[in-house]
Amino acid sequence: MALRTWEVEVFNVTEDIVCTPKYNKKVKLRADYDPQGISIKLLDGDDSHVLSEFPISSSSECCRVGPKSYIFSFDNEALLFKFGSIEDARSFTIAITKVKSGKGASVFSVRTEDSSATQYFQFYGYLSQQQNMLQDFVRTYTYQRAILCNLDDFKDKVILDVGAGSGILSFFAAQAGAKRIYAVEASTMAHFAQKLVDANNLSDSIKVIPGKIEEIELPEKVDVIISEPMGYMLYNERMLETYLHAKKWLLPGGKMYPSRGDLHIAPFTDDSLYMEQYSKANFWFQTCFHGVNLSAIQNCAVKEYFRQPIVDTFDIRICMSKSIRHVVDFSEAHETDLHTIDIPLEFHILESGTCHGLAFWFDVAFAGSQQTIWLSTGPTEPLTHWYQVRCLLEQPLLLKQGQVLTGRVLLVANKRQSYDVTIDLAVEGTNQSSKNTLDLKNPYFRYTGAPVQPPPGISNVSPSENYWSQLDAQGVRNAVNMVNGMSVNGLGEVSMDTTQTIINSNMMANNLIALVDPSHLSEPTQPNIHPGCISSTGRGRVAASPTSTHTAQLIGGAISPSLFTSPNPQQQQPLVMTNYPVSANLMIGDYVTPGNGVAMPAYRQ
Ligand SMILES: C[S@@+](CC[C@H](N)C(=O)[O-])C[C@H]1O[C@@H](n2cnc3c(N)ncnc32)[C@H](O)[C@@H]1O
Repeated sequence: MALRTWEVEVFNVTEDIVCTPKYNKKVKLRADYDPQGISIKLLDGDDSHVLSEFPISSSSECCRVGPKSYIFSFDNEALLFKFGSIEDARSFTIAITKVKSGKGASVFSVRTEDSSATQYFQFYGYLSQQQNMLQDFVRTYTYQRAILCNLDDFKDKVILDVGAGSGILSFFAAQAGAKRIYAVEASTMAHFAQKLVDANNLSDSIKVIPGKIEEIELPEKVDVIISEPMGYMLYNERMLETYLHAKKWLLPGGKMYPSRGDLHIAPFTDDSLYMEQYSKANFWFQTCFHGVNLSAIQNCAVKEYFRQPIVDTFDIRICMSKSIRHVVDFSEAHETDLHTIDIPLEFHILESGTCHGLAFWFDVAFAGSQQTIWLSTGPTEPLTHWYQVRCLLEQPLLLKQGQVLTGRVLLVANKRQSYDVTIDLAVEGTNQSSKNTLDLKNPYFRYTGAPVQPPPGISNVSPSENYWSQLDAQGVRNAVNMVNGMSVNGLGEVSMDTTQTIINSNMMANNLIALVDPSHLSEPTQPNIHPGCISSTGRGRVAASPTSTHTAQLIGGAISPSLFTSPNPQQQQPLVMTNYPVSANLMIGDYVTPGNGVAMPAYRQ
């Protein structure tokens, strides 16, 4: 995975320009890809021991000295490397000059601030963050299904996995019989992906390439590009541009997995969300906070809270009209199409009420040769780690059934790998309008695991009467008999809440692989789970506390059924925590502290 290795003598250079040997022997100098530039390692002759390591970026102080040497100045020392030949010194100089001058400036580095890229790839360098995505069962299983249900697209084909992370999609492509897979990953996760490839004996078919798609070279063009580049509201992270950029490596007629992305937008009503955001800013209304009058900036606080998109889930019935769909065809679109996205809106209002803003979710499709498979993050579907996103209006709009709400959503890409989102709405035939610009990089993560509430005022029958009649009907069902240890109700139905087998995620995944290779058929000894007791969507009958274990497991939709129970309570698997619990007040674009204490923004929860 090293870019290149040279043999050098290393000298310390004093202030008086006196050179003294640092190691008294020749050592190896190895240059590796690093998300910020190049990482230099000095190694003992047999490569087993790292003597010293330092990163080289565009701000490093260094230059060539004479035909065979190169000098680096650090805060506390200056090091001179003497190469064995002029040719070696020249090739090293070329590699360093590329980083220094930004000559290697790629589409990615031009559109991204250094600080944003550093934080971003640090985030994805954590195994815990990759685990979070892998454990989103809806996401991971749907990708596996999309690939294994379309064997014709993968068997004996050359594949490019864009942003491979742990390499999971490359492994799925290998399961589908791909001939060769290039797994390109820009974060340090590439090292772990390589370890997994080696340990799974797939190094002949999966080639891990550390680096950014915009900067690496491939030895050949590919038949299919696979990737999971979707962020919050589909576009956050600007990784879709990387995905589209990768098409420079796609053979004519090649396939994109996923092939299209649909952003859905609908006006919504939610008084409690609106009041919640507004009241937070009321803190600044205080005129005597420890003797200080804060009220001069209360309106700035309101603006700040309303600039935050809300990430959580909701009952679809808060939507006041059908959603509008904005489609991106990944086979046709160019990366520059995503720099400014202007979506015209026209909603026909189905229910009178107060419109507090626009709700967003997305679906992607894998249009394979054999089957089209959809992955949805919609509010009517099982929850995923993308949740849904809502953008509030500071000035809500009063809408009547039958009115037409028009306007636009304008997404303008920024150098922080995100978008400034402007929502602009007007009620046709009135002088009511409202506009707000939000910062998608700094959303407010509001999901607690609590079940979603239907909006008030939607009952057309007496809810109390309804409840008792349901209970009466239940009475028939609850005339319980026990048959062979299983409860059978008065209607002869077998209860799902027993310890009978149901489904297990690994079993499902293995049975999918067995389509290709029957030796993977799951043994009946797999641990079982109860689909009946806990909703795998995070919306079920779960305690609302964000610190409760169940909730912690469910948040994120991450929601691998195998985390749940095994048939024998004595042998229950330990409850594996995902990255949660999260505080209800956690801001994801801001800073969270992963287990190791490093503060960084969270791109996905
Ligand atoms: C959402 S994760 C998906 C990881 C993996 N494919 C999966 O499905 O679990 C996106 C990955 O793409 C990588 N990535 C983002 N931009 C990239 C770029 N320009 N070049 C290469 N990798 C990139 C990130 O470091 C991250 O590991």
